[in-house]
Amino acid sequence: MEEKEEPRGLGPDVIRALRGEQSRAAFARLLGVTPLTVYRWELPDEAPQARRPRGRVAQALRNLLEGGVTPAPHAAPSQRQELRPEESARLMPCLAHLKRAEWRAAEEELLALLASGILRTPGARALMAVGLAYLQRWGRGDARSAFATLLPHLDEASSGLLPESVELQVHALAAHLYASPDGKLFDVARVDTHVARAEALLATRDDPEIRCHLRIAELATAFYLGEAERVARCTGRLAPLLPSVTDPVLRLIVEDALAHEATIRGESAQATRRFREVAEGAARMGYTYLEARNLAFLAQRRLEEACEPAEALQLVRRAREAAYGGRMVRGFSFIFAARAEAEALLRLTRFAEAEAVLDEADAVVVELSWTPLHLAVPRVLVGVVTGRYAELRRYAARLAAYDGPIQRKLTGAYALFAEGMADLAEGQPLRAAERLAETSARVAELGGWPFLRRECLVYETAARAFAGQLAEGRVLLRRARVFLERMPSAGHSAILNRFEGMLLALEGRPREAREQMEASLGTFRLAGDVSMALFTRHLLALVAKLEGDPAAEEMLSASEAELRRAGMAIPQDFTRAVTRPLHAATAPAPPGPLRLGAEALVVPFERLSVRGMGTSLLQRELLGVVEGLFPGCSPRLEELDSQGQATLLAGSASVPVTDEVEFGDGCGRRLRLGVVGPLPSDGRALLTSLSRLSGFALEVAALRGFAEVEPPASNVGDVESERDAELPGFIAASPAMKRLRAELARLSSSRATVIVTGESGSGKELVARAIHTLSTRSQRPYVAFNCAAVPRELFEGQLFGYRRGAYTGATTDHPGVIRAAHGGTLFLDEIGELPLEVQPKLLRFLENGEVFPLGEMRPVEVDVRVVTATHRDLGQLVREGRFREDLYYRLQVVPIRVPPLRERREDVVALAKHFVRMLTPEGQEPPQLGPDALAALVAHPWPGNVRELRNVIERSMAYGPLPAVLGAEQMRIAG
Ligand SMILES: Nc1ncnc2c1ncn2[C@@H]1O[C@H](COP(=O)(O)OP(=O)(O)OP(=O)(O)O)[C@@H](O)[C@H]1O
Repeated sequence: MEEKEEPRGLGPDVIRALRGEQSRAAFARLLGVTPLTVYRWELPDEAPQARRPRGRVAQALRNLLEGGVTPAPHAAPSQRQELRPEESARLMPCLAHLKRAEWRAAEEELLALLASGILRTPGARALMAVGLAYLQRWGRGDARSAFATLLPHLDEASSGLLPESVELQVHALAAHLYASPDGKLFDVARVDTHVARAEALLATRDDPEIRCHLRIAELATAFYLGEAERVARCTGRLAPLLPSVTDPVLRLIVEDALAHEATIRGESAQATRRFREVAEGAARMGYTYLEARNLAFLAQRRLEEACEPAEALQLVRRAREAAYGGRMVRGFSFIFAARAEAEALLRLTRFAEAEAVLDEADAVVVELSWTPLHLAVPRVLVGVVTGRYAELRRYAARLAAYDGPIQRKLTGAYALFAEGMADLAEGQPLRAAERLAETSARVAELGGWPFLRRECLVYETAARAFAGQLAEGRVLLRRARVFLERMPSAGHSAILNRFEGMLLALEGRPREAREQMEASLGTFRLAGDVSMALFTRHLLALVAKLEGDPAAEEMLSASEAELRRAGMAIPQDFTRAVTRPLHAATAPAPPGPLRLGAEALVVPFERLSVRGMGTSLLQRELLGVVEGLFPGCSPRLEELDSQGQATLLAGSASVPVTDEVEFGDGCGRRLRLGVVGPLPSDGRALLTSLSRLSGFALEVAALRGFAEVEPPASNVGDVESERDAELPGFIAASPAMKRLRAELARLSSSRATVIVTGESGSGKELVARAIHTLSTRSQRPYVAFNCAAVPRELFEGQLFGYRRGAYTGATTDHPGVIRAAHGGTLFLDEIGELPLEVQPKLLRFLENGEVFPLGEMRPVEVDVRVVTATHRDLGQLVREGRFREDLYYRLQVVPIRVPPLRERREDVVALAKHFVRMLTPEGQEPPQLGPDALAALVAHPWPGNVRELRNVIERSMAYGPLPAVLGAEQMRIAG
């Protein structure tokens, strides 16, 4: 870090002068060095232990020197001009908005203050600028505007004329801005300088929040330098400050920084949880910048946990909506959202779209003079998967040419990785292995950037296998597995299973090879990763060929055709590297119960023990495994409550089971795995083993926090009654409905498209209306349109409107329901019935906010928030080709599921009482519900949901004069 040479004005006297009255320890802390280092700087040249500062520290010292900053306050207190009382009185309330993420209010009030001419002292003006710049940086992610706002005050801060408290704020913000994700601003030496100046002032006053800002700036610097160890050091200094921070915005900013650090440390599960918590916390506060950022990071994390691509796309969509709503500039989180989106599209084999997304993000990268490394992995994968190797090489060259200040060395390592991947794809496995090994070594030198290290370990395993270096391949495989134990990722584990399959095949163990690859294929299929599943199937066909399977050629040509159809490259034939002859083909395993022995459990057990899977993925995996083991049987998984009541989690509940086993998930949940259909003799024993293993896997998933994206838990206690008043007639007694109602309230200021799903009669229309009532559009129209009720041929006109004479029978102009809802909310019920030919038009409207009425030449702009509902499985309609996939994703921005009434029995009595009250004629006393009636109501399964309940109550009150008590007899609930 420091050497004897290069004194350049930083000799012992200068250091001692700069240190002034401070202790060596305090001065060392300022500069991030040890007190011993400071002591050595102060030794005369001839002392053997003497050292001179160099590099970053020398630069920081020089900046201190040039800025005239001495550790003691540089202006006498008398020179500093304090704020006038009226200035403070006007400024403080504006600045308080910033702590609550009330950016618009803060902006308006600060600008009004500026225009009023009240602020006359330099301190007041500087503080106003700090406020504005803060909201630009932390409210909108716009570091450049923030910098322009703050710049005129930086010199004033150095001159020592501003009040100390204001000067501190200027330095803290300046440190942040120089630590911005923007290559034009990023400047480590300046960050250090401003941190040092602020620290000098903090020597005589305590301000935990400023201290916290300084630590965040340092952490960001470490991150953008790409130095993992420095990140860890800075986090160690930031985390202890969190308890003393009361400012809610700052708390979230710290949490966001800590979540990042958790990912870098490889604590991926913790990071997932943190990103989700920050996104939820930000959403609750209306802090869209952090909400958008964390949703984008969450999408990335969930992809690593092998979530379905649809889930990641939906998170990205939500991130974009939040960013749009918060008027954020495109920056770092835009790039991350794009990366997650591209990876999800890649898994769906939508390569052209993935590339378009990456191109757009790349444009932002260029605009920000930012490192392209964050887009490198999806870029490389697109190149490899689609076989466009020349482009891949050009991309590698672009990475290598990057010479900006941000993560420069790391970007160089990524360039090498890209070259290695191109070698691998082009059939030069030896060179690939060497390059990937060299990348690993460089990464280690840089402090071990874990993401790149993981890619290197996984793909070098493949390269060694392709090169026929089986022993080296095994070593790599072991190292990669150890790494994944620490930094779990279901996607990487599945890829590694595939590569292990290759190694096994080459080692002459084809059956085990097949099992590994089938396990890998199972994970990819389940996770909806179509492109990796296609690749894996091809490799399985190659293994079959190696085994001499007569059907292998047919399998190979089928998989090649599929790969071509998807626009993918045909993977290299790794079996060419076979070093010794294989035994004759193993006879195909006999079908039926005989196969069910220990051997048959290898693949299922592999599939259930993939590291990093989330709860619902595991549940589905369990059912997939059971289906595979017992052909012709259909499995189901249920959750049992303390009364033994079952709720279906997956599978079908219609028929009684043939056999079932119960098991726990180690975290308080009881589950039941049942099978319908003929079981082999040892079927029950197998079900028991599978369920036990799943129990452990679910426990790990729960403990590690691989949770799905669930609606935030409600914590709404005292605001409940307020909500009741806001939504009269909306009954929510169960925790599920309370949570749902709280979620609706959070959507109030958003324009995001909402899709409400749930069984018929569960209350979807009521939810749609509630979204409107709670929204800022409640004074504008609410228009409901039932897509199932309009004849096909009139559909388009009804929806988009028409001009008189546009078609026969159009005798007058018709605005269409979309325009009728202008400024308000349009509810499209039964959206699954939307005719296919109208779907592209609706999509265009959702994307652009424009409609083309029939017979109109120009589009009409409309501002409408769309809420849709369906009781059908739209995903299934997409698979059947009856619903467009793009529209499907566009509608899934905010999905809301209304649970069926049988899942929220706490609502039954509350709803029944509500309907009794509602249906009692005015002026009469509503009847009571007798105990037998209540028992009957609670016991009924309510297949027709709330509508059925309402009908039952209505019927019971329809005959004759109202009794004082309604009994079970009057209810006549259908059995
Ligand atoms: N939480 C609730 N509080 C009060 N009334 C409710 C609630 N949920 C549903 N209802 C009532 O139940 C009936 C059915 O609800 P709604 O029409 O919203 O169901 P839906 O899910 O849209 O049905 P469909 O799929 O058949 O269109 C309505 O009369 C509605 O007012």
